[in-house]
This record gives sequence, C-alpha cells and structure tokens, in this order.
Amino acid sequence: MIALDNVYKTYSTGVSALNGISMRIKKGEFVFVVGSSGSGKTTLFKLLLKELEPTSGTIYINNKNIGRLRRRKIPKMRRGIGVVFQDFRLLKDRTVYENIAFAQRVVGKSSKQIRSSVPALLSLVGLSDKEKAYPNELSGGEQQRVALARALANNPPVLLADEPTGNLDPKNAWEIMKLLEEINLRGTTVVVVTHNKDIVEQMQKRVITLSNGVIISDEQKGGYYED
Ligand SMILES: Nc1ncnc2c1ncn2[C@@H]1O[C@H](COP(=O)(O)OP(=O)(O)OP(=O)(O)O)[C@@H](O)[C@H]1O
Repeated sequence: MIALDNVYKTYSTGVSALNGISMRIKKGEFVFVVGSSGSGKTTLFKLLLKELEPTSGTIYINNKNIGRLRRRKIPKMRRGIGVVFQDFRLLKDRTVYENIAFAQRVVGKSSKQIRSSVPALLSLVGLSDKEKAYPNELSGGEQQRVALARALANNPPVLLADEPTGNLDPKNAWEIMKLLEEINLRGTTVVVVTHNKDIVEQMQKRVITLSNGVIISDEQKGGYYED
C-alpha cells in the first residue's frame, strides 16, 4: 500500500532531512509517525504526496512507483490519498456542506452523487446538524471533523494526517483520534504524524519513530520515545 525503499532527501541548502528510510505500511494499517522537531516527519509527508521528490530511493503508493508517474497522472494519484492538516484548511467563505461538496465537484462527481454522499459523510463525523454553518461558526474540533469528512469525500484508500490534533484541546483531540480509528476500522489505511504523547501511548498502534532522518524504532503497539 505504502512502501519506501532507501529514501533520501537533501534540500538544496544541503540539509539532509531523510537519510535512508525504508518502510512498509500495509492496507488497513493504522500507523503513528513520531519524532522530535526537525526529525523529518513533514518531509516524509510531502514526499508521500509528491509535493517533493526524493533525492534518491523509491516510493510506492497504492502499489505504484510515484517517481515514475507522468505529470498528468499526479492528480489521480493524489485523489487516492485523503489529507488532514493541523490548521484544518477549510474554505472560510463556504458552508460545511459546500466544503465537502467542493472536493467532490473538482473530481467531476455529479450533483446527484454529491447530494447523497455529503449527508452520509456528515453523519459519519457527527455533524449532520451543521451543514449550513460556516467554518468560523464551529469549534476547532468541529472544523477538524469537517476537514476529515472532506478528506474522505472521494473514498481514498489512504488517509494522511499531519498533526491533526495540534490545535485541539484534549477532549476534542480524543474525539478526532476515535474518529480516525473508526475510519481505519472501515478499511482505510491511516497514517498520523503527531507530537501527542498521551494519545500515542494510549492508542497502542504501530509507532514509527524518526530521529535525524532515520527510523530509530518501528513497533507494533508502540510507545512514544524521546530521542
Ligand atoms: N524547504 C526546506 N529547505 C531546507 N531545509 C528544510 C526545508 N524543509 C525542512 N528542512 C529541514 O529538514 C529537516 C527536517 O525537517 P522537517 O520539517 O521534515 O521536520 P519535522 O520532523 O516535520 O519537524 P516539526 O516536528 O518541527 O514539524 C530540518 O532540519 C529542517 O530544517
């Protein structure tokens, strides 16, 4: 599903952010990626989305070598990955309904398909009563739930979340994590980059720890280690 073989990334400044990363994440797994500031987590995230190219090494997403994709195939590859960020990134001048519908419209879904799927997505994230609200009328936790619904709008096999609880209080953070767990149980592969030690410790999932651009541990039911 996701595979990295000996991936290196050196920025043009000469900084080596990733120094030989290899990993396999199977379909249906739930994985935390942790590591101190500067360990390479965001670089890894950007490589998986093909926002950056590795200096060397190979990356496979949904069994395709993304280094070999033709430019016109990149949007389709990205559609296979739902993405959630720390800062939600909702369209501020659009309602909750429109935010989710928009993600589907840009990939050419019909109005009929959208009218049936948006309520189902809102129900999944527990926001059926908020479809007419604007993002600034919602709490942080609610905004993140809308972002999750939007990320899932095109049924991606993989969901990547970069610090999804970074702007949330502990209660909302847990609600988002439980939702990610539920989404995973429905079959989506979930990869979460986080600094949230309590959540990582309690969720008892696979944990990949990065330090200075290398993997220093990869454990099933892992904990959160400081390096
Ligand atoms: N665009 C860039 N140009 C040059 N160096 C960069 C760039 N982006 C990141 N780096 C460097 O690469 C290394 C890894 O950064 P990265 O952002 O991947 O770490 P991170 O683990 O996500 O950190 P944080 O937890 O603080 O977000 C750091 O030394 C950083 O300074």
